[in-house]
Amino acid sequence: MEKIPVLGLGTWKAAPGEVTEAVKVAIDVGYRHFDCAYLYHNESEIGAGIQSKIQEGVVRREDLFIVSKLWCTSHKKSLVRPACSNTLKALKLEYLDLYLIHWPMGFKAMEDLVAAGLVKAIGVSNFNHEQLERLLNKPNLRFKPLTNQIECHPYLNQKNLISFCQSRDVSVTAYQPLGGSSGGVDLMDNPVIQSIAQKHQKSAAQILIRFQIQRNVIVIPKSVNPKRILENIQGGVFDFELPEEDMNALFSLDRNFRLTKFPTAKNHKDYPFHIEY
Ligand SMILES: NC(=O)C1=CN([C@@H]2O[C@H](COP(=O)(O)OP(=O)(O)OC[C@H]3O[C@@H](n4cnc5c(N)ncnc54)[C@H](OP(=O)(O)O)[C@@H]3O)[C@@H](O)[C@H]2O)C=CC1
Ligand SMILES: O=C1CO[C@H](CO)[C@@H](O)[C@@H]1O
Repeated sequence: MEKIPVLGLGTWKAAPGEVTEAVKVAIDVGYRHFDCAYLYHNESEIGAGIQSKIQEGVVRREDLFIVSKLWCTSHKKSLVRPACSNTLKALKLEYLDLYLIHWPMGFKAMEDLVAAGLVKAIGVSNFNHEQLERLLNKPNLRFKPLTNQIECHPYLNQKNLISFCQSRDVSVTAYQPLGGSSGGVDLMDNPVIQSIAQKHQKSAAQILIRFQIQRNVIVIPKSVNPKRILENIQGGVFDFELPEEDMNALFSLDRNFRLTKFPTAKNHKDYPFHIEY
């Protein structure tokens, strides 16, 4: 599967004891895209859920779009393939559909993974527009990044970075679309979002998901709760339209509020958040 399905299941903080079941429920209710990472320490349990649904015959491997991410300690060229192999082993897969550099730096060794058939596509995460531009302008670029996965929700709507990416034909994937989990922000209680939700008889989460889909942004809400896993894919996130006035009201909530700042890396030369976008 080459195109990234517009809605995926996030898995950060999905506890190893819960995530196998969550993945199984998600596949049953129609999720085909799963957002994973070495950093999340649950790839093995996610793999168990995927494997079980493949064995049951509910899905085939080629129906799924599995994403993982290379962590910062493995950027050195010689460490990239072992890191990818470890992730594949944990997920019990022969290939990934997409492998992202979790945070900026290094790309050449990622291209080799595509050539070796270990991953179908590569992409980036947390890249600012200058970093992405630099990458796209590399003279010998063999494989273009398929997506830039970035934090995105109404308090950080990323208008400029999204239009930059889309103008360069790089898709955007929105992480923390619901405002993140514990330690996140109570976006779903915002009165503007609540009133839009009430008007359309949707939940606040469905409004936040629809907001991204309507901007042609891929969205990966995380849940391990069966009711919420279903809520996030059904209830009209695909078949209703937010009118322009509601989209504008959601855009007006922007306050440049970033949840994921990775402060320990802020003095790194490639720290992405020192420029506006
Ligand atoms: N590339 C990167 O650097 C990053 C990538 N990510 C990716 O993005 C994904 C999504 O971001 P994440 O930080 O998880 O935050 P989200 O914005 O997806 O919010 C997840 C939280 O919302 C709750 N929730 C889910 N659905 C609903 C609902 N319908 N109603 C009410 N509450 C709900 C979840 O709880 P419950 O599970 O109990 O339902 C959880 O506490 C991550 O899981 C990860 O895969 C995240 C951060 C950084
Ligand atoms: O995906 C992620 C989950 O959270 C981590 C800790 O804040 C982030 O660094 C990372 O980008």
